[in-house]
Amino acid sequence: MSLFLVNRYLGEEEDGSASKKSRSEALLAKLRQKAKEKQKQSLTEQRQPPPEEQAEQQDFKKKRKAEKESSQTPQPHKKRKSVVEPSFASDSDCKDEPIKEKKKAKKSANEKKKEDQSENDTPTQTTEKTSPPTGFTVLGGFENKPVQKVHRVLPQWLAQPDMIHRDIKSNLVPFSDMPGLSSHLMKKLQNNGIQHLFPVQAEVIPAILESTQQGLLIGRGGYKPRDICVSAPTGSGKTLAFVIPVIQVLMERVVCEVRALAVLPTKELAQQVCKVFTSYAEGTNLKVVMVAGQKSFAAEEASLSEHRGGKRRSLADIVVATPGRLVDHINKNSGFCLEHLRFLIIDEADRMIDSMHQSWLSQVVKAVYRSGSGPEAMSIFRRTEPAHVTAASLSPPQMPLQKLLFSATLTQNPEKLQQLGLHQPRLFSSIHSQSSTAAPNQTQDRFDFPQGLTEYYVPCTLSKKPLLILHFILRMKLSPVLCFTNSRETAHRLYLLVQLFGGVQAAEFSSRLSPGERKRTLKEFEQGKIQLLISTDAAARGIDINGVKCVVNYDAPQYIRAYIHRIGRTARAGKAGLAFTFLLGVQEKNFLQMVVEAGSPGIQKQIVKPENLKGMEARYEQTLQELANAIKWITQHRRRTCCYQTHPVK
Ligand SMILES: Nc1ncnc2c1ncn2[C@@H]1O[C@H](COP(=O)(O)OP(=O)(O)OP(=O)(O)O)[C@@H](O)[C@H]1O
Repeated sequence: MSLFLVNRYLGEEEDGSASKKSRSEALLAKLRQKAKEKQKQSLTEQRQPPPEEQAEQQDFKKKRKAEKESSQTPQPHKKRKSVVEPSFASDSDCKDEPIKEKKKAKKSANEKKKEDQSENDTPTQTTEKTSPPTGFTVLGGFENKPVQKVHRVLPQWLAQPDMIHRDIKSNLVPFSDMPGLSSHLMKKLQNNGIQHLFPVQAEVIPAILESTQQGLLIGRGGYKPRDICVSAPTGSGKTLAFVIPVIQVLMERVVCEVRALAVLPTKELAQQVCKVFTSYAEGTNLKVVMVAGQKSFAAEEASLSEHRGGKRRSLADIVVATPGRLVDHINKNSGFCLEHLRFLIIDEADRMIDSMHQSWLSQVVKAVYRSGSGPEAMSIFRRTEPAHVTAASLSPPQMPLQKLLFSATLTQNPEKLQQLGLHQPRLFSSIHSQSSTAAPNQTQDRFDFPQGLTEYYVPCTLSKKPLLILHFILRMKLSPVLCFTNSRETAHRLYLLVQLFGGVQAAEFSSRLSPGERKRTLKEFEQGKIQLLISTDAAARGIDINGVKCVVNYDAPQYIRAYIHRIGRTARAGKAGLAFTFLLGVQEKNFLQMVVEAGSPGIQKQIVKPENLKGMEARYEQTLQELANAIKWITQHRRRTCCYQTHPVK
């Protein structure tokens, strides 16, 4: 047993003679005593908080007491504060901070609060404004900071365009300053009455020619040429800015293939641009074809290509098209090939972006790169859609597709422009106020107005509008007038009224007319046979009619782009022109604000006195009566023909 005896230190023995048993008993008693003492101590600790907490509790009691006293006078926010503070005082975030300092901060904050309250009459405001510096992080408390406006930041190419002079007359450029133009083209220009180039032409033509200096296959330095966007006022000569360089580049071609495609929103515009291309291509081998639905599909098919000896042969170098008809040819005409396309011209580009839902552009791009997806993919003539530039992608070089965009109201919205898939675009613009950050109060795009244009608005009532237009032509001798209405019904009614009134050669222009009738009407208007052409927005864009002295907005346009294009039918090619807008009282404020924000140099008020209209009023009243009878007769007549058609006599 002694082997297993463990000797322990048992403390100092009081009695060395005490037996083993009594020793162990004494030890046990001692231990019990110690345990009791510890128990007691822990109990007292539980009941009594440590000195720091005691102090804090005292402070809290004092505060409650003070609150009770002050609760006799109502202080709404104080109660909220007192609830919030203790609950965050236990926040673990603030454990590191010495408690004494915290107390000091609390104390000084309370003192400050009291001072503030005594200074301010409105306690609610004071408690909200001066949040006491407690050092605690108050979760969920948001300061009332002023909201900062988000400024539109434009990409650099849009913010810093190549500038085009606004004033046409004082910035004419002689042909001799334009290297790279063939003698054929110069002669053609002179024959067409063009002695100098307009500023937009002087800037854009060299840029397009430069991109083809190394040939059609590669751009400057061997890279794909940059796409070009042009934003210049109405009537500034944008059409020749793309027609001349395209003819110049393609005139030396050997094989006939479609190398340039111009897309325009309407038949009339396609016709107009086709006419210019045809005029300048005359005397070269180049063939210009229009596909805008003026002819039957089969006739257009025959003009685009032919099959000889089992082989397809293109009959067009330059195609001018409207998007709908273009897509039809891409999908249904096997002889229509765009695999050699070098230039894609998008005129009235902002309008064409709006019609992008027709997916005409993606169909064109697919047709251009068709050869890269078929069995010819390995051929050196393959064309694959450009991706990243690598050494492999540059060899062998393949024909790039360069996009050329033109508009008087080109959008600056990068999101919209992105839909066009532009490659390193370069912008030519005449708008001086562009900056990388638009003005903070700028809510809409700003545009350039033609230099020779004078804008007026005429306050009027609805019933006086027809009299005013008659006054403009018969008394003020302002013909030829191009007058715009917001609907084809208004255009038709006004046309009937003017016809019945008499003394004015009038015509209407809207979708009520067939394409043939529209073409004839425009021709007669240009020839001066029509004094007043009443039109919907069908003639608002791009139409170039020589000698329009005056544009009248019979109905105020709803959108600024419509206004700019309408008034742009006058004051073209640096000439002078007048634009009048009839405004009802309710329209005045919003319309004038829209025009000023768009960058108009100034729109003046033109009042037509009622006594000036007096002389025409009796005849006008009579005409209104006649018009009512005429409309009644037309409706009855239509109903009768309708009955006859639906119930034919047996
Ligand atoms: N260098 C020039 N010298 C004289 N006349 C010119 C010159 N360039 C163009 N013109 C004439 O100016 C008129 C307007 O040109 P164009 O139709 O190209 O304008 P635009 O900028 O396309 O206008 P819009 O934006 O309204 O379509 C046309 O009649 C055209 O013949």
